Amino acid sequence: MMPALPIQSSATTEECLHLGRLIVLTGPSGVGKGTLMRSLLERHPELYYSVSVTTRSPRPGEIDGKNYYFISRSKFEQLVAEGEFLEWAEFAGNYYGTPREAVLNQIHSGKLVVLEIELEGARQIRASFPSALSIFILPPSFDELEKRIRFRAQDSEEAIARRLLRAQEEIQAADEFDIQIVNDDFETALNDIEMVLFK
Ligand SMILES: Nc1ncnc2c1ncn2[C@@H]1O[C@H](COP(=O)(O)OP(=O)(O)OP(=O)(O)O)[C@@H](O)[C@H]1O
Ligand SMILES: Nc1nc2c(ncn2[C@@H]2O[C@H](COP(=O)(O)O)[C@@H](O)[C@H]2O)c(=O)[nH]1
Repeated sequence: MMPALPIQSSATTEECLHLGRLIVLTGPSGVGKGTLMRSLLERHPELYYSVSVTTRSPRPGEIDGKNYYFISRSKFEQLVAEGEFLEWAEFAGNYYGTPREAVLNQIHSGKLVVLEIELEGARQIRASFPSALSIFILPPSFDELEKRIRFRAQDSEEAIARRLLRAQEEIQAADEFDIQIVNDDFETALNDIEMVLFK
């Protein structure tokens, strides 16, 4: 591993990436990104998972600082204005963003950093960090995606409709990303991701 160096003010964020590696996991809502991510972290605790900031209300069981940092819209807008996000987007009526400083510090110390984010944010990362590796997770079918969102039973009917509408657009963008993995059989998809990250 590279020695940990202080971040030089002259170093661009892209230059910092040479010390570590940035991985983007994206795909439509309900495809299983979060579930894959949790298993990946259990198997590989050396990975750094970036906890995002959101204006969405916590779901039952979600913990502030673990699943997300839950903040108000006005506070989020203030953080945007202050340049605190590496990327951010509005998704299904809420804001989501990746904290810049924490991620860059981890990359700089040589960690493999994984972001689990939606399409617009993933596009922003691809534009600002061309050396990031992007993985798009696809459902085996649209019907199965809908079943998974409903089975999760954590969104209102209106939120489910918004997410499914957005999912159609997101799936069409799969080819923009470096790797496409179908999450049909869970273990197979997890192994496929591991092959990409650790081969
Ligand atoms: N391979 C799979 N087969 C069947 N069900 C799965 C599979 N992978 C995940 N699921 C289930 O699908 C549901 C949605 O998964 P998850 O919440 O991880 O999706 P997500 O992509 O993170 O969604 P979001 O982007 O909205 O956070 C969960 O109930 C999860 O257990
Ligand atoms: N652009 C970003 N998207 C993010 C971030 N954190 C999560 N997400 C994505 O938002 C949707 C909805 O998430 P949910 O928890 O409300 O179901 C999903 O696709 C996440 O991957 C982020 O920091 N930036």
